[in-house]
Parts: sequence; structure tokens; C-alpha cells
Amino acid sequence: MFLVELILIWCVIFALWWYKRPRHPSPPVYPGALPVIGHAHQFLGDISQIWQVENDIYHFCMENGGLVEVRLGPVSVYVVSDLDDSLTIANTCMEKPYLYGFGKKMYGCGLVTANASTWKPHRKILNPAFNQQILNTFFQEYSLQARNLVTELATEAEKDAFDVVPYLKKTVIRSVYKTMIGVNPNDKEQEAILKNYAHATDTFFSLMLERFQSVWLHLPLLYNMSGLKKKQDAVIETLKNLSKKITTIRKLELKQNINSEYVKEASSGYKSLLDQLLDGGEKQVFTDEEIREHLNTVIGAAYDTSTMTTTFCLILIGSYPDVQARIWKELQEVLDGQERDLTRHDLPKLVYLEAVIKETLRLYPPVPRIGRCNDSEVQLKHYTFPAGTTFILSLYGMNRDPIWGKDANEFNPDRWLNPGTLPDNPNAFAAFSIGKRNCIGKQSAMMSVKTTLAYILQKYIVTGDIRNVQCKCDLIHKPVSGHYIALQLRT
Ligand code: HEM
Repeated sequence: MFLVELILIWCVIFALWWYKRPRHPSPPVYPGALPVIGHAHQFLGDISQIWQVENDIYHFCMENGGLVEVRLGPVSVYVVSDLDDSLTIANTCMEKPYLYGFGKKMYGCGLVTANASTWKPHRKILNPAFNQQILNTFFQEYSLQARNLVTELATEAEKDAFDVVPYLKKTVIRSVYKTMIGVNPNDKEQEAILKNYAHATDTFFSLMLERFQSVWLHLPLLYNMSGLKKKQDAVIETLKNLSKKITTIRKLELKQNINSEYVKEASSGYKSLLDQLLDGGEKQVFTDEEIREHLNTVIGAAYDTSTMTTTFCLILIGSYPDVQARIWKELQEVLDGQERDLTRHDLPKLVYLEAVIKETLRLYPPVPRIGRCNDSEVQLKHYTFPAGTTFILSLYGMNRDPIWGKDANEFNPDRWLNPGTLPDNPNAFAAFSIGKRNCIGKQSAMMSVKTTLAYILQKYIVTGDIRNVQCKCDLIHKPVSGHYIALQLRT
């Protein structure tokens, strides 16, 4: 009897403690969570439907203090768009959540998927490879590929709207391949490698998306038994063999001190990323495997992002004739009214074009969110999170934060022309991510996109209508394939 009373008293004390226990406040939960599965059911369907859900979550987050909870089955993830909390997370939670692990077998120690302890020293070594001096030597390549693109686009001029993405993809992969790997894609063998490489990269991305959508395949046990793994392994094998072939050829050339024709032709000081990493074999700091993982990562990170930025820019420019007229006027002023090739020194003078690219990236960031994880407790403005929390930083939401003003959702390139009208928080422009683990290739991306647009807009008048564009988002935010722009030759 005494024992029962003791248990009852203990239960009452426990219930009182449970009710009165100090609790951290918890963020609002995105509406529509069901018992057990949470919001998982909302992520079924095709990828344009999923983008609609994501978009709703980002807007809900912005309207509810910039931090909300989303439940994927039993796991809670926290979506963040508050600018201060985002920066705290970006700089203190340096690990990537398990979803990035889906690309680990392919990209390994590459910067996007590397663990924090590997990332730090590797990023330090790689930073100088992307400095302005090196990038200046890449301009010649961007310009050559843009000229080729303008010629190829002639077949579409004076016709109905067409899908510009395949043209841009080809241009981007060629310039990324040349500047990062340095071999000459005009060589027939290299051309074949390039084609296979681009195809395998596309396939790998779509297989990663398939795994993301098939929640049961997140479990390694089920994934390892699946047909998807077999397909993914085969693509990984292809990509690894291709990059092995490329590095072996280049290593041999460097050993024999043979500079390929292409490198001889290139502007003085030109050194591809691969050459910088191999460094003549004498001071090579990375293993061959690590070099391949870095190359594959950089190419994967540059490929779709640059293509989609240029695509959205063209659609927006085609939708706003006044914006296009101002770009044309600026081009005429900078090029002294001549139809001549651009030089590297012309680029900084294209101030309005740069404003248009930034405004496009603000409203249509190709990477609308990134993931982070913490390995120790993290204190944000209103909430504390234990180690092992998954955060999704909504770059999309940060780019449209109310700090941008009443017209945050409007396309207004002019806002970039006057520093006084820009938000005083630099993290409000997050298209290239924020904090220490931001995009290493942002300057090269801006340079290549600007060069490509300048060449196209010198030659063609673009028409489009952004209101007709339906978007989707796999790893990258993009228009659902379609015929969104038409070209007319300038006379
Ligand atoms: C407009 C085009 C681009 C956009 C919008 C973009 C955006 C981003 C974003 C948001 C991240 C953070 C990813 C994450 O944390 O999960 C990132 C990382 C990265 N980007 Fe870019 N990127 C672009 C072009 C490029 C280019 C051209 C290169 C290389 C030439 C590149 C190389 C990388 C690498 C290596 C990382 C990983 C950085 C690290 O973790 O240290 N990106 N990029």
C-alpha cells in the first residue's frame, strides 16, 4: 500500500514538474502537418508542385518571424530566412545535413559535400585559384564561347519563341571545362569526353532528385538494395573514369612539359584549375582522387547555376523593353557605338547590366536554399537548438526580406545603382550563399554571365514574358522547359 502511495506521489510531482518545467520557446510550425508523417505528404507530386510547396513555406517563414518548423516524418527541420539568424547558422553550423550525403560518393571531399574538418583546409588551398588575377585570364575563354553562342543562335532568330537552355548549357559547360580543366574541346577526343561528361552530370543530378523524392530510399539499407543505386553507381563510374582520363592526360603532358595548343594560345598567365592543383606534380598537395573530386564538384556547381542565371536574365530582359533599351544604350556607350569584341576592361563599365544580373539573382536565385547542421548547441535570437539540428537557410526568403523595401518582390535593377537605397545588411543578397562557406566561384560566374549577355544583347533583341514562366526546383530553381524567348536580329 505504502509503495502505491509513493508511486502516486511521485507521479503527481513528475506531472507538476513536466507542466512547469522551463521550456525553450519553439518556432511556429508550418500549417498542414499530419500525425506521424508531418508535412511529408506535401512533398509528393512532380517537381513544379514541390516548388509551389517550398515557395509557400518560404513565404510563411518570412511572414512568421523568419524561422519555422517543418516536419518530415519524425524529423523536424528548421527553415530560416531571418538575416541575423541565418548568418549565425552559416558561420557556426559548418556541417551539411545528411541529404548532401546523397552526392558524397561522387563528390567526396569536394567543397560542397566535404565535412567541416576537411572543408576548412581544402577551401584555404583552393581560394587563391579563384582570385581576380586568375579570373582575368579566363575572360578570353568566356568571350570566345559567347561569340560561338551568338553564331549558333542565328538559326533561331526571326522565328517563334524557342528553348534557349540547351544552347546556354553547351556554352557554359565548354567554358567551365576549359577554364577548370584547360584541355581543348576542339580536339575530337576531348569533344566526345565533354559531351559524355555533360550528359553524365545531368543524369547524376536527376538520380539524386529521385532519391530525395523517394523518402524510403533515404534509408541506406533500402537504397543499397534498390535499382536506383545500381543506376547511380554506373553514372558515378562513368564520371569518375572520364575525370581520371582527363587528369591522366594532363599529368602526362605536364611531366613531358608539353603545353597543349590551347594553353599556348591562351592569354599569358592562364592556368586552369586542374593545372593549378597538379602544379607540375612537384608541390601537389591533393591526392589524384581529391583533385578529381574537386574538379567534378566545381564543374557540377558551376554548370546549371550559370545556365539558369543567364536563362532567367534573358527572360526578364525580354519582358522589360525599357530595361533592354538601357542595356543597349550602355553597350553602345562602352563600345563607342562600334560592333566590336568586348575586352576584359569593358566589363566593369557595364554597370547597369550588372545591376540587371544581380536583380535577377535576387528574385530567381538558382540555389534557393542550402542546408546546415550543428555539432554543438546553437543560440539564435529567440530560440536555442541542440546539436544535430537540421537547418534550411532560405536564400530565396533572404533575397526578398522586408529590408528590401515595399517593392521587395518587384524586378527593379535600379535599386543596385545607388548604394544608399540598398539594405545596409550585406546578407540580404544571398544568391551565392552567405558566411564562410559561400560560393567560391561567384566572381567567375558574374564574369561569364555578363560576357555572355553582353554578346547576345549586342546582336539580338530579346522578347519574353516572365508572367508565363512556370518554375520547378530539383537541386536548382529553373523554368519548366519551354519556349520562353524569341530573338530578332538588330539591324
Ligand atoms: C550564378 C551562378 C552561381 C550561383 C548562383 C552559385 C551559388 C552557390 C551557392 C548558393 C553555394 C552554397 C551551396 C551550399 O552551401 O550548399 C555555392 C557553393 C559553391 N559554388 Fe557556386 N554558384 C554559382 C556559380 C559557381 C561557379 C561558376 C563555380 C565554379 C567555377 C561555383 C563553385 C562553387 C563551389 C565549389 C561551392 C562550394 C563552396 C564551399 O562550400 O566552400 N559556383 N554556390
